[in-house]
Amino acid sequence: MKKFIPTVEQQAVLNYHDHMVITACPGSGKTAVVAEKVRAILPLLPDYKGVAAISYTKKASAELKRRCSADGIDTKKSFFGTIDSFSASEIVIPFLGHLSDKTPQEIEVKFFESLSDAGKEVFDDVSIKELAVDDVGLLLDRLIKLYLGGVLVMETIGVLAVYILDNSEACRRYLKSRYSALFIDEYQDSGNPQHELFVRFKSLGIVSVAVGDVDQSIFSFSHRDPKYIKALCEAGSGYKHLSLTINHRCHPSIVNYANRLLNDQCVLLPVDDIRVYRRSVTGTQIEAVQWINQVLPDMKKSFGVVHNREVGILVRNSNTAAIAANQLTCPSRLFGDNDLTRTPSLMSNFFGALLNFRFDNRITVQSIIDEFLRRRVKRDYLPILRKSIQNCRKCGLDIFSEAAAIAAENLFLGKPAQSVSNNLSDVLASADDLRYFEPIKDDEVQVMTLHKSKGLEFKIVFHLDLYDWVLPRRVFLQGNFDVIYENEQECLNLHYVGVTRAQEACVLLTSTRRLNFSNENKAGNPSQFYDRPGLQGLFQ
Ligand SMILES: Nc1ncnc2c1ncn2[C@@H]1O[C@H](COP(=O)(O)OP(=O)(O)OP(=O)(O)O)[C@@H](O)[C@H]1O
Repeated sequence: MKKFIPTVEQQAVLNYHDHMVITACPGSGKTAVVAEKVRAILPLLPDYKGVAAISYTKKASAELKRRCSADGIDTKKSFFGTIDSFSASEIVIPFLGHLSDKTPQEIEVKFFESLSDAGKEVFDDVSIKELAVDDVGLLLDRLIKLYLGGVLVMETIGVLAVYILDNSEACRRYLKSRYSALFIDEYQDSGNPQHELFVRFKSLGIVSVAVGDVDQSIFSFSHRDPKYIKALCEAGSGYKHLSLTINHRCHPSIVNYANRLLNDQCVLLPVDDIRVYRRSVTGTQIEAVQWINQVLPDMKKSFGVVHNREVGILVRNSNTAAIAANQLTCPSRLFGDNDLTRTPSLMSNFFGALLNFRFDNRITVQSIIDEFLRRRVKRDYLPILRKSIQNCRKCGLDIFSEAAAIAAENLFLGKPAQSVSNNLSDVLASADDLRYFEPIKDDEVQVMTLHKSKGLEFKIVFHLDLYDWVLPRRVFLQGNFDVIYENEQECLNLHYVGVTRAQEACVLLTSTRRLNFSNENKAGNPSQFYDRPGLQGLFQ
């Protein structure tokens, strides 16, 4: 990592200590700046107080926490995690009982999809994926009934958190006494409940900082919307708007190409060489990946890349990801999904964290406790808890399930649901699934979807799937031959995210044919994004 010496605009963010919204282009050092801000705040706080730092993924939060904790900064009283885990563990689980005068012994956080038929019927008259804060009034009695039966539905956590904040003085007092500041990253991918929660923190007097980039909004399919960050940026919103506009990550020729994707008139940076390449291979994605096998050693040499893990193969579709993982002749790591990640819940996340812990000696027992323990325990209980977590590293893999269940009972005071235990057993039975939880090895090329690549960086990026129909995705209408895109802007953002993951070189790779989801061999015409104005001369 390059040494962090703040630029003028980064320093302006560091110098401002009140509510703000930071719009930050790719590679502009927002993670670095947020970490510096947190590190400046924490030593000034009394020992019972911290900050809440919300990231979009667990991986991003682990990275932010690592940076904030460097040089002995104490982050114990701070929260690092996703908005769902914050809302569940800091607001809904501790305070929903206040609205019903009762608290169940055990709580399991479940996704709607994993509810029984009777559980699903509870939501018959609402769209569970699009719940807004105003829907809670209608649902409250039903949600409390489910809660008293030990179930919290993941999709309702955001709206419940806002409702509780509005209706529980105890919750407001707790948050005010516990947190001095709230940071939310990737704000362009906020949904309605997260935005409503964020604006309420300001009225609690908790310094609120939103960070994001409209041009990197790529999750509208899960009802996220850049309109919320745009609203914060408007004059009179009550949030100071500061910008980070310098991309420190990518070679200037990559910055030029990426910026021209969004604005064909933008001023270009001076460059000595062009590091964006367009290549087309005869054949399908299979031949395209075989071509990568051929060129990779020379490219690594040319761009001073020592380890394969500094190379990313980014794809739009999971079938291309599977082809890449199969065809690469060097070791690789496919960041796909498995039974634990496909049905996330507090317990699945905990089991995933125990597997990470097992395979990565750098992860400490304390970090697991910090992440998952959200209740007070007596001091003499801690050694028992620690030992049960430690055992998940020491035990044989054949008895990992039992060890994990004991750790879960010690931590949550409740047995894991059978469905989550079954998912863990399925993962343990598959060598490929298990590898997902091991730390990446130096010799492994990383293969993932463009969506999963957000926030990451690689020395060399191979960007695949740049085909007509695929990126931008087109809608097929029987008998209609017009070109209709599903969501052209968001597809463009996805392409922009992919290109801006590259530090030294970005290869845009197509082939004359393409295999679709059903493995049918189709024409592989290049993406319409190749024809955007302003790109001539910016690639070779
Ligand atoms: N002031 C700076 N001087 C030198 N390098 C910097 C500076 N700020 C950031 N960087 C480097 O730029 C790269 C991108 O920084 P960082 O990961 O914090 O960006 P980001 O804004 O979070 O990116 P993205 O939104 O694309 O995920 C990192 O390698 C970081 O070390």
